[in-house]
Amino acid sequence: MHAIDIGHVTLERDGARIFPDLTLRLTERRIGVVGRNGAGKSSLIRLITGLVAPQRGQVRVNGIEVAKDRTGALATVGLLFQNPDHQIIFPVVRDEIAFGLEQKGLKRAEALRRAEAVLAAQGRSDWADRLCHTLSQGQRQLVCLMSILAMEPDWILFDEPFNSLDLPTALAIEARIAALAQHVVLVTHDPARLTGFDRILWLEAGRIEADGPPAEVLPRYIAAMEALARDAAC
Ligand SMILES: Nc1ncnc2c1ncn2[C@@H]1O[C@H](COP(=O)(O)OP(=O)(O)OP(=O)(O)O)[C@@H](O)[C@H]1O
Repeated sequence: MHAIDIGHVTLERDGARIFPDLTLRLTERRIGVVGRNGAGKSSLIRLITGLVAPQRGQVRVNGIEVAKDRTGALATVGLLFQNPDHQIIFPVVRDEIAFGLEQKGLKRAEALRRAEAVLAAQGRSDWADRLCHTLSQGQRQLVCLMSILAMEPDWILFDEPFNSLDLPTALAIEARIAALAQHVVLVTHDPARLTGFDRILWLEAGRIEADGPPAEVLPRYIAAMEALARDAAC
C-alpha cells in the first residue's frame, strides 16, 4: 500500500515549534502543498523524507519509519530540491546519476549501466559525459530528477521545483512530473501548477488550513493570498 502516515507529530527546530501536533494520511498519486513563506512546507517535506526526525509522533512511508530506517527511506522516497546545485555532487552527469545506486549497494559497473539506461529513457544519452556545470539550471534539475528515478522510489517529493526557471523550462518540468508513474508530493507557490492534482494541502503556521480537491482548496487559497496582498499594498 502506498501511504504516507504522519501520526501526532510535534516538530521543533532550534527551539522553534513548527508543527505542534500534525496528523495526516496521504495515499493519492498527486498531492500539492501550498502555503505562505514559513508555513512549514519544506519542513513537511523534510519530515516525509526522514531528513528531520520529529520530537513526538511518527512518520511512516509505505510502512517504513523514515527517520530511523535511512536505507529503507532512500529506496522509498526521493526528494528534488529547489536548487539543483544543493543536490549535485559530481562533475560528470553519469557519475552523479550512478552515485545513489552505489550508495544503495550496487557495484560501480552496474550503477553506471543503470545510469545510462535512465539517461536513454529520458532521451538524454548524449548527456552521459557532460559536465554538470555546463548544463542550464533546468537541465541540472533534470539530472537531479534522473538521479532520483534511477533509485526507483515509490514517492517523489518536489520542493518548489519551478522557482527561478523560465516559463518554457517550468512547463517542461511540469510535463515530466505529470508523466511520472510514481506518487508525487509537490510544494509550490504557484497554484496554477496544481489544477489537475488529486488533493491539495494548505498549510498555515504549522497547521492544515484546508485539505481537499483543487477546485475546493485553491480558490480559497488564492482569495486569501489576494486579500493579504491588498492589505500589504495599503
Ligand atoms: N532549522 C530551523 N531552525 C529554526 N527554525 C526553523 C528552521 N527551519 C525552519 N524553521 C522555521 O520553521 C517555520 C517553517 O519553515 P519552512 O521552511 O518549513 O516553511 P516554508 O513553508 O517551506 O517556507 P518558504 O515558502 O519560505 O520556503 C518557519 O517559521 C521557519 O523560520
